[in-house]
Amino acid sequence: MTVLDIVDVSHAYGPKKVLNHVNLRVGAGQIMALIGPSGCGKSTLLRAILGTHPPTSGQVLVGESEVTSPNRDVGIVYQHYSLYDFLTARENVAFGLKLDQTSTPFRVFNYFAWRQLRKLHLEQADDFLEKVGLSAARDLYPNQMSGGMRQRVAIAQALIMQPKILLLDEPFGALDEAMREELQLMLLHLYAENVRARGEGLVPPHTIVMVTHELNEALFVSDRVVGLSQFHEDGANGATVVYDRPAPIFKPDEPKDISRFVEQKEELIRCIFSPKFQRDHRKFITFWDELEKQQNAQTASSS
Ligand SMILES: Nc1ncnc2c1ncn2[C@@H]1O[C@H](COP(=O)(O)OP(=O)(O)OP(=O)(O)O)[C@@H](O)[C@H]1O
Repeated sequence: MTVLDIVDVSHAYGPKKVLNHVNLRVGAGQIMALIGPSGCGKSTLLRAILGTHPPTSGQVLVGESEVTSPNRDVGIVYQHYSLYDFLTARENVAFGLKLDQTSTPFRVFNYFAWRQLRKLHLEQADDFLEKVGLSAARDLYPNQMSGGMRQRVAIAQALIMQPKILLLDEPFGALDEAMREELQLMLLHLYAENVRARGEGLVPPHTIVMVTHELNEALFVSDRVVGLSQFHEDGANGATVVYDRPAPIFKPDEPKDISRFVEQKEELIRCIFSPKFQRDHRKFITFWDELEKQQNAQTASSS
């Protein structure tokens, strides 16, 4: 099931062309890492998906609808957390539901109904805090939490609104190595939840596109890696997709075995930075073919 369809998207800021005919389809439950040299247009692509900067040409579809402005189908978490300092973790997570489902007059004039709803929102917030491994911190205020914990609350805050797709723009960029690892583990847990849902015949709940500069992180936490680069075969300016392949899948309790992705990391670096490889870039856009092969092999082995 397709959640996001980027169809022939180009974008320019004035005369400066940044994206050049980007095509990308993302399926439900994929955790896709978006990688590319600094300034190549990754954030511009995220903004087009978010709807704050619709593309100059082409279309972005989330579900069946074209994205033309920010809407609740698309959530985003940035590098720097944006929590309310005067609310606890669970109140921060429940805040979006409060704004979405009630108004000030409702809360004043239907006090008892509001209290019931408030209780429900806080219970839902607890469920989402559990998903990001923060049950024990639900009553802490942001200034009582580490940077990694705050970022996990921000992710729970986005997830509770149940967006069709969640964008993470360098979400762990401001964190030290130990905290990054905590958050990487949290993403592996979300992916495991997708796998469980698929196994039960349900639509996997978390579809994520994450921009990161860290190639190890991209390959470790995602199931798909997309590389964007300035590609000039026909003399045009602007970035396009030069790499799109499955990433190795890790389970949360598995050690981070870097040797499993050393080769792929080198391939990715060459594709993104080397014009020689970019000339041949279609060779590395094989995600959907490889996925089909994997699925056929699984079906064959289980029958
Ligand atoms: N609002 C804007 N107006 C004009 N130029 C812009 C604007 N936003 C971005 N740019 C330019 O577009 C290009 C792509 O920027 P973008 O932020 O999308 O790249 P990026 O790949 O996310 O970069 P980084 O990895 O450094 O965050 C850059 O050259 C940038 O200077």
